[in-house]
Amino acid sequence: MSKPQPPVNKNETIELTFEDLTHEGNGVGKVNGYPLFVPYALPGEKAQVKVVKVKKNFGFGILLDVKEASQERVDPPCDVYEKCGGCQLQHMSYKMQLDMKQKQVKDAMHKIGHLSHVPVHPTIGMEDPWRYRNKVQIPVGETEEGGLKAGFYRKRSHDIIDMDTCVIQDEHNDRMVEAVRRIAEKYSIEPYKEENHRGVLRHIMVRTGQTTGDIMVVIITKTKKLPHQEAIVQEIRDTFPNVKSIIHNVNNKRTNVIMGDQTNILWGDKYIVDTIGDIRFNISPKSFYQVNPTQTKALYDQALQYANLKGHETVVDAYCGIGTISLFLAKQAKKVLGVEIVAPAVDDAKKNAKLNNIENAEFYVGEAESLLPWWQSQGLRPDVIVVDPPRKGCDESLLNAMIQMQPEKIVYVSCNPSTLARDLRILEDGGFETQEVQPVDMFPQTGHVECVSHLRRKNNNSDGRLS
Ligand SMILES: C[S@@+](CC[C@H](N)C(=O)[O-])C[C@H]1O[C@@H](n2cnc3c(N)ncnc32)[C@H](O)[C@@H]1O
Repeated sequence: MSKPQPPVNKNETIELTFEDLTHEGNGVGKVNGYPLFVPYALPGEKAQVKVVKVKKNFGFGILLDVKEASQERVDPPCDVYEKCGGCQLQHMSYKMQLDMKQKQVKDAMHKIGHLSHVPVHPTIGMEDPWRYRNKVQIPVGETEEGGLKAGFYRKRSHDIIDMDTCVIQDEHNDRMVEAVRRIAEKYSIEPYKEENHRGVLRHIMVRTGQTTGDIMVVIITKTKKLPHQEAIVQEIRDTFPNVKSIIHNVNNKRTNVIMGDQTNILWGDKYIVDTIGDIRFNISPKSFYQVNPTQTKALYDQALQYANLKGHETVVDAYCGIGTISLFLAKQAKKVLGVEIVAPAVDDAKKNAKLNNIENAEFYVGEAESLLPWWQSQGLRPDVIVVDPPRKGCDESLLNAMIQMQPEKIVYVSCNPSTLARDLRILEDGGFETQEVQPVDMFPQTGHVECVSHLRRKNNNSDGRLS
């Protein structure tokens, strides 16, 4: 029997009514049951669509003209929204973004974790979901007139879009990038060219301490020397009297990794300071630090509430970075053991503990999936385990060690609902019960969502102790 042909052809223009959204925020419309995914279309809308890709079971289209708009459609404030790959949801009301993220988490719990009974709360959003990012890394290229341009890459390419502002960035970052671009142009600093690995200036990175106003700028070049270094530093200082740290980083490799191994402090401190709640953090150029500190506070408050510490507990914080969650936990626990794979981040975590006079937090360099099984074999039985892994989730050996350690509670922080649901299923099968999941909007205007979940060991008495 011959296979049924898709009911649309490539390059055909059709009228489509949209019923749903994908997790990335693309509209979904169906032609005789055949789904077409169309960026920037919203459920309830009717629109003219050009079919651009036809696969066996689904296709893709581009939105040509919205005939009947959804009430949730809003004008994106960014001039380059549809060219740049950074944001996906600026055309959607913020309320709809938050609902979409909650649904994304519920769907993952249901379809991947088979945990339909677990309450997934409404997403915690921001009062003002713009200009929240404290860090920007912008590539530099050449304009047609031979000047310098600085902007994000066009979607699915390495073409740089010349842009004046990014509406999700802290304004200081925007202004600093523009100032460094202008100063570098004045001193005829050549932009780096990926095609032939020639030139000088590759990226400009800016980080701002949102609560302190500290600014760090990192100028990343292919060359060992930054030409006109002294004059450039002086001009940056004159333009931004509150700059705290001016850094030069050398990256002479053919790579997509932004920073290289050699970092020179040109002027000022080697780190900036920011605070989350009442904890201060020293942040050096390469440290991982959450990009949305306002929502990080909301996320950590929720994690702390789920941990419900009384002061006698031993807590393990796996994937601890520079100790951000660990130091929050340490204030309310007997002892916290942090594990992190990146050695400089562990150095920062130790320094951050000292900076905050916290003496009951210890930090270890290593793979969480190796160190926790080792601790388990040595008899460590923490009361609470917190995990905050990268997108791929936890390794199975780590999950097994957690199950065998039998903590009363597990607090699982995740930036990927699919791997979260997969891992919760394994922990449920190992004797834990997921109590609730709280999505937090760390990245407004984008399709990403962060979650914090609360698990308890199943065979607890009402006082929380093992029977
Ligand atoms: C999502 S971040 C969380 C960091 C920290 N909890 C925070 O909130 O700032 C994940 C961290 O896991 C670290 N990491 C990645 N793989 C790891 C592994 N196998 N073992 C331990 N840490 C790892 C990364 O370097 C990164 O710092």
